[in-house]
Amino acid sequence: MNKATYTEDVPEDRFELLERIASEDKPLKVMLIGGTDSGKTTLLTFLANGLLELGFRVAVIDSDVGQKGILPPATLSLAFPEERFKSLGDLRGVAHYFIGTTSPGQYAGEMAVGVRRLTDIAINEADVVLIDTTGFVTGPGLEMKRLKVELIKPELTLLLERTDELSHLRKVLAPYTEIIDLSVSQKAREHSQEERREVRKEKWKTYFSNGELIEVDLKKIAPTGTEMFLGRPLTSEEKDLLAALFKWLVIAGWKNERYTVVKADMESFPRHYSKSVIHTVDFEKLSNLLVGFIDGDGLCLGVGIFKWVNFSEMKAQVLTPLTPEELEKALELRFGRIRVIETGEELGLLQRKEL
Ligand SMILES: Nc1ncnc2c1ncn2[C@@H]1O[C@H](COP(=O)(O)OP(=O)(O)OP(=O)(O)O)[C@@H](O)[C@H]1O
Repeated sequence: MNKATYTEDVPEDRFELLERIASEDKPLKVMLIGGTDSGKTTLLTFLANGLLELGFRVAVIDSDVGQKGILPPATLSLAFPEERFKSLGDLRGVAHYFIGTTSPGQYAGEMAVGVRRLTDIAINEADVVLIDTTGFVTGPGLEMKRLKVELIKPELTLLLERTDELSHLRKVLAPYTEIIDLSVSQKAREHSQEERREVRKEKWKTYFSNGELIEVDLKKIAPTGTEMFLGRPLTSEEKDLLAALFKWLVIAGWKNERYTVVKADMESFPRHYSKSVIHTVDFEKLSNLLVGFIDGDGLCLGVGIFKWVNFSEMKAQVLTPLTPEELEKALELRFGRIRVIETGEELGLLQRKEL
């Protein structure tokens, strides 16, 4: 299931836009920005197909991490479509950058770096690089758009606006790019949170349909994106003391800048301790957590679902569709912040600071 599909039933100015893009000097970077359901992906699909038809080499960067078309979800992906396609879901990504959540508000750095990394790859191969973005355009979303545009410097930025909700963003972006204002198509349809979740559910399910449970040796594939595993392991005296003081089942712990303790609460009562001294991770939140397999170049080979961990042996069980050959290239297992099961149900998001 994909929300946006190819259509030529688009406002007249989209045909003029296609001509304009075709006539510009190449290579050309074009970023699409607009609120949710403003028609960014539909426009991108229209432009990509039109440019392919005209004989241009096209790259598509899908950074709409909340509603990804190209698999896997919760990453940024680069694809080079070679023939006409109906929706982004038909494209196979050739490079990915791990974000680890579908709600990237706390990941402005990763989002900007990821889009830049993929753009650097794309620009060597394509005449036109089309960059789709999230519909997150207000508050921290506005800053995220600025960072992306500042770092990528797209020659053209297409701003899809219903009324004048993007006037502040337009001012903020203007120094870095030429902005083309476009109205939202009358045909654009808003989707409820429930419909969006359903689309994502199908995507997760498809991605994990060939998933297998594998054992990951965390001594060889470094766990990252978390304070867990950093510093020296706690002694049994330290664990016993923490267990007695806070009525925790202490599953694992390390001493680095502060104590990081993986625990389960044995009793429910308010506990008072300084977060700058003790950082706690709830053991139950680790199960079904999304993780990314990262290669030596910082790119994401694919994602997996963290199912179980044996801290003393440094072994984890992860469900992933990656093949043994692909897994051989993994140097890092990066922790994400969404819990999801292979049938596609999302169990919840974690705050960045929770791990
Ligand atoms: N020109 C059009 N003709 C028919 N349907 C359209 C057109 N433009 C957009 N739509 C429909 O409107 C909905 C939203 O469009 P689309 O998914 O392209 O928006 P988006 O801005 O990429 O969304 P988001 O980033 O919030 O996921 C889709 O169901 C899409 O099919």
